Amino acid sequence: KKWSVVTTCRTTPLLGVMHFTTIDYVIFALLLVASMGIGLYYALSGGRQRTTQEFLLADRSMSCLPVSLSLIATFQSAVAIVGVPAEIYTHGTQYWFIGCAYILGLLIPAHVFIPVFYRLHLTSAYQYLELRFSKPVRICGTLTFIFQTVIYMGVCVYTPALALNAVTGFDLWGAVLATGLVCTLYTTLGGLKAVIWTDVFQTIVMFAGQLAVIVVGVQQTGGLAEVWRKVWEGNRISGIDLNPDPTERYTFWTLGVGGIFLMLSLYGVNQAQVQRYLSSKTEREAIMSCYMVFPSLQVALALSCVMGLVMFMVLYFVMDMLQDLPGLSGLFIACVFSAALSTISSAFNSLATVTLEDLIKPHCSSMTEARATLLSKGLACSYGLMCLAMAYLTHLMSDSVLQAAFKIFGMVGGPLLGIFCLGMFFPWANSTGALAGLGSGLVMAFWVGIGSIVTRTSGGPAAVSHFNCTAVQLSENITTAIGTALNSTAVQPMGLQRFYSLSFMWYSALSSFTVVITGLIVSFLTGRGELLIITIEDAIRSTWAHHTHSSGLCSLVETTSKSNKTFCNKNKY
Ligand SMILES: O=C(O)CCCC[C@@H]1SC[C@@H]2NC(=O)N[C@@H]21
Ligand code: NA
Repeated sequence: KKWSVVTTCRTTPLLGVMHFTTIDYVIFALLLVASMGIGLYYALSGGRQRTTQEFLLADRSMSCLPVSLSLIATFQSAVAIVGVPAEIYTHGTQYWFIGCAYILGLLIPAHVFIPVFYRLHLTSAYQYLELRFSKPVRICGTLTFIFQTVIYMGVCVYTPALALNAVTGFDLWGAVLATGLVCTLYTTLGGLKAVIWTDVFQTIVMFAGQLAVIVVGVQQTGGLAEVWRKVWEGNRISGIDLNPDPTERYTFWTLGVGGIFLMLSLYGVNQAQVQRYLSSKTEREAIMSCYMVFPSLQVALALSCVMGLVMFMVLYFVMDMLQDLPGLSGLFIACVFSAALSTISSAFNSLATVTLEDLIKPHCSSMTEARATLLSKGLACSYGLMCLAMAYLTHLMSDSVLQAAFKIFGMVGGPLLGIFCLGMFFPWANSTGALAGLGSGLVMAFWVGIGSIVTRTSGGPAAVSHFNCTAVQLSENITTAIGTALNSTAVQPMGLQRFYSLSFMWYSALSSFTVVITGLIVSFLTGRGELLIITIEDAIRSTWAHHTHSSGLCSLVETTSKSNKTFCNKNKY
């Protein structure tokens, strides 16, 4: 049976177009209507989104279950739903080892990052950078985050539309508009409460859709034993790969260790996740929500990987197999769009929060609560429209969507992780060092990232990703033929070429280390006089009245930083 591999197909679907039956459209429409309904409910209930505390932080009243599902939904977009099975198909099950990174990738956020952010009672994560370093560091951090998220949300709104278009012929830009507008509406109307509760609903749809496709897929392939035999014969199960070569795309090291830095940049310091921790009613609830992410994230990973095994190429197989089961393809597409909506809505809301909190409020502190809330709604709406423009940009530069998402996180999220670590773990780092560190981290990340795009290598020749973004119909033998050709021509790159072929899974680690090392060196060179000395107590007393006892925070920061000599005994930080 011919397998067709979709990397990025632009316009015409390749296989016979499987038309959506009406029930499929109904299910897809129900998803959008339900999401809108939740948005309207939170626009008209509670405080009716009249304060920024409610619109941006859900009144800091959330419990750990909805927060944990929302934490997962925020970074489980259509990219993972469609992209991970494609990676499993093209590179085997090595990717599954990223699950090992979830252990430290969630424990460190729970016990290091959450307490610091929560006890400082922040709204934006970047306020921490001003408290620890200076306002310029905060502004640079905010702008870096905005840059990362705007690009990422473009990928997230484009991917599901591309998938739908490739498989059902559904109009690409119609799907982009439908997703973008519905998402902008319910995020602008219902604020963080709506975003979190739609995330909960969409996560359930996401899991249901993946499970349904897998169950039917296994059934149609003749049962689990048959699937296992086919998968084993196709030697799709790759054992643990301990190859230390950093240019190897997926190994236990790039996934299990490099993946930790990726997780820390997302679940530790990314504004979208920090906002969810801050919306929790107590610090303990926030920590619990982080713990509850672990099992669900492992299930999500398992579902994506199993789908990659059972379906090979998810989309075609899905439509091929499900077309005689009306409603299931609609459920699967609803699953893909649930993944997209729950990620994009988090992006809009977190962008509005940091823009208001970090870029606007410091310059007009006299702004009334009503105006601030109205402004944050306007910001959420304008970021929504900007997302449509970014979808078009993604259309122009797409190759493997999962790789694109990981590169964005590595190139931009990595340096952000670096300055937060510089601030929290190195008390002698100063703001000059932080700025120099952030700059060098971004330069390093973009050097390797752009270099890999230009020379088309990052993590070894991808089996089937075609840069000229056409969808290629490959039969099994052609795939292996291309595979061997690539391997034979792929001479071991040397020097700079080898640097460009660094696996994108190492980008987060490389860029965050660059920030810390440069930040420390520049801090030492620029002396310590310039250290912006504020005590945590001052920061909290002057900015926020009610608060847990700062000595508690102080002792925490002491343990975090290990070197307590410059810490609390001088009561300086
Ligand atoms: O799905 C996306 O939009 C981005 C790809 C996944 C991001 C990372 S990978 C490790 C962690 N597990 C997830 O499900 N998401 C994050
Ligand atoms: Na999502």
